[in-house]
Amino acid sequence: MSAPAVASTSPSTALADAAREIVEVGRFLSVRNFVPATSGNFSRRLDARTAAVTRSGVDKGELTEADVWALDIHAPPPPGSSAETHLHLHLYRDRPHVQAVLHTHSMVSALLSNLRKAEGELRLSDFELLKALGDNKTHEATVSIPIFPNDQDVPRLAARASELLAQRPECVAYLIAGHGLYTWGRSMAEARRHTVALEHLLTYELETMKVRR
Ligand SMILES: CSCCC(=O)C(=O)COP(=O)(O)O
Ligand SMILES: [Zn+2]
Repeated sequence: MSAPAVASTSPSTALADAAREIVEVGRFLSVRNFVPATSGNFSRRLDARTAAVTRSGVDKGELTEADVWALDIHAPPPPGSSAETHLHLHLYRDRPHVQAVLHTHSMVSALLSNLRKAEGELRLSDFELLKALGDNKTHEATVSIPIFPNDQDVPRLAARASELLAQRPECVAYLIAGHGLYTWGRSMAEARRHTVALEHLLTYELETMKVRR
C-alpha cells in the first residue's frame, strides 16, 4: 500500500509551527506598544497535554523560535520559562477548546485595571466592537472582564483565576490590576482579535471616564 498523501503532524513540526505563530504575534503586539520592555508572554496549545510557552525575560517583539518551549500542562514549569507560565497552563487544563493565550501590558490595561480594581470587574456595553469578543452578536450585550489584584505569588493568582473562571465559561479575558491583560481564543487569530478589540474597548472606557470627570 502506498504512503498517505498527507503525513500526520509530528510533535517537532507542531512546536515549530507554534513557535512561528508566537514570534509573529510578538512582533505584531510589540509594534503596537502592547508589550513594553520585556513584558508580556504568549502560548499556543500543541496537543491535549502540551503547550508552547515563551521563555522569561526577553523582549517579546524580538523573540526567536528558540525562545518558545514545549511544556507539559500538568507539570511544574521549568526554570527559565515565563514567570507567568501558571497563568497559561491552567487555561489549557481548564478549557480544552483554548488554543492560544496572549498576555499584554499596554498603558490602558495597566491604568484602567488599577482605577477600577475595587469593583473587581470592568463592565463593557454599548460598543459595536463587543462583537469581536467570543460569540457576541450585538452591541447591546454587557461583557464583564474580571479584575484580579496583582500578586507576585503567580501560582496563587492562577488558582484564583481558575476558580472564578469556572463560574464564567463565556469569559474570554481578565485584567490584573496595574499589570495587564490576559486573553485567549480557539485559535491564535481569535486570541489576537480579542487582544486588539479589548485594547480599543479599554481605551473607549478610559476616555469616557476622563470626559465624565
Ligand atoms: C518586566 S515585566 C514583569 C514580568 C511580567 O509581568 C511579564 O509579563 C513578563 O514576564 P516573563 O517572565 O514572561 O518575561
Ligand atoms: Zn505580566
